[in-house]
Amino acid sequence: MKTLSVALGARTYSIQIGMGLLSDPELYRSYLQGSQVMIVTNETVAPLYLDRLRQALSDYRVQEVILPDGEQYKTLDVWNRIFDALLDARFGRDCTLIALGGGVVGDMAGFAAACYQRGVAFIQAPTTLLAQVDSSVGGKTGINHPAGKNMIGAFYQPRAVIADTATLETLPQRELSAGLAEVIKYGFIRDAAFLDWLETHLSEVLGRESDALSHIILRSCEIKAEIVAADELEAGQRALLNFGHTFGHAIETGMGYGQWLHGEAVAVGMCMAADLSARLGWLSGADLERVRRLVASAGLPVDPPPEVSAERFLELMAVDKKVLNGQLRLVLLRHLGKGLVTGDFDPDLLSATLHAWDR
Ligand SMILES: NC(=O)c1ccc[n+]([C@@H]2O[C@H](COP(=O)([O-])OP(=O)(O)OC[C@H]3O[C@@H](n4cnc5c(N)ncnc54)[C@H](O)[C@@H]3O)[C@@H](O)[C@H]2O)c1
Ligand SMILES: O=C(O)C(=O)C[C@@H](O)[C@H](O)[C@H](O)COP(=O)(O)O
Ligand SMILES: [Zn+2]
Repeated sequence: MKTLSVALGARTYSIQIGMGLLSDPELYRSYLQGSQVMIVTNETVAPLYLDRLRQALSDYRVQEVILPDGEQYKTLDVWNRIFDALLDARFGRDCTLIALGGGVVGDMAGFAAACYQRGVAFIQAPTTLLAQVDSSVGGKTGINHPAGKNMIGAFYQPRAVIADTATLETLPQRELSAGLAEVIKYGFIRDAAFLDWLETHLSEVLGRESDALSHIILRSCEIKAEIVAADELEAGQRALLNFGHTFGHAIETGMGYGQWLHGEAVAVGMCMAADLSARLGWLSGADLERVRRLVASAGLPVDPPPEVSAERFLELMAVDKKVLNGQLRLVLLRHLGKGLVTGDFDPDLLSATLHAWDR
């Protein structure tokens, strides 16, 4: 087992990464508050892993709420079912919520934990690659609105992240690739050596070799933990973690949630942001090609869907959370391995990027 820490003063918490952690009763004891535990999961993950977690928690009064599966259910109505379950069970302020699943379950459960009786304890037990490398860490929680991704939410940190890498064995290949988009993101914004490593070892990762998977989970969590510790509420550098997301969120919303996976939309978003970085003279043609090659080799799309026009992109991007004083800000690449957040670019260049794909 590997342990990392997200350093946030009194709210510092650990990320535990290893095979079989879900079934280890000792692991939960130090993080659980009171005797009441509500497991939030979904209809796909429950038959695979709910019993395992329930057994590890046999000393506690455990209830579960099983949500429908999919990004299209990350809504206010479905989120409310978590409160119905908590109130039906008469759970009090001393209960703990455990999110068992991918990023959708984690974001919704975390937001419910932030709001139930004004805040109860919360543990992340991520079961997708994307959740283990990104969404379970850092305390962004929330739900979607038809007008925009993650528009309603809160920053609310978990007490612990328990990432059982054995759960990745049942993950569909398309979901593994989606998780890789966020892994590659860390290389682009922060760590050129990690990019080199990914290019060399991608086949081991795609083949789910355990050393390769452990390495990418660990390195991704190290980078995310460092950024979150420095800027928990995204006043500055945390926005780098949004690389590819302004374009990507526009694709998810524009196509209707659930059509494109989050990681797929981010993958294309990173290619579009790289395209604009090249137009600004920051990336060479060869760099741009390298970005597209790595993304494609990870089994991810590199081109936006023709259904979302350039004009629609602009409309959707205008509600991005990084907009400041009405001005769009984007995460771009100064070079490979160094991201920057800027609103200082010629709008015609953005328009050129959006029109570069023939549709
Ligand atoms: N809070 C954050 O910082 C943050 C970061 C990145 C993404 N997100 C959010 O996370 C969501 C995407 O997360 P995701 O990619 O995990 O998607 P997801 O939660 O929809 O999970 C992907 C699919 O895998 C299934 N699944 C989960 N674990 C499994 C397992 N072990 N075996 C088999 N199937 C399994 C799920 O039921 C689902 O069908 C988006 O809503 C995105 O906005 C949040
Ligand atoms: O943790 C962060 O900060 C991120 O931006 C991580 C992203 O991968 C994630 O998709 C996040 O939910 C996007 O945040 P948002 O604030 O743009 O909704
Ligand atoms: Zn993301």
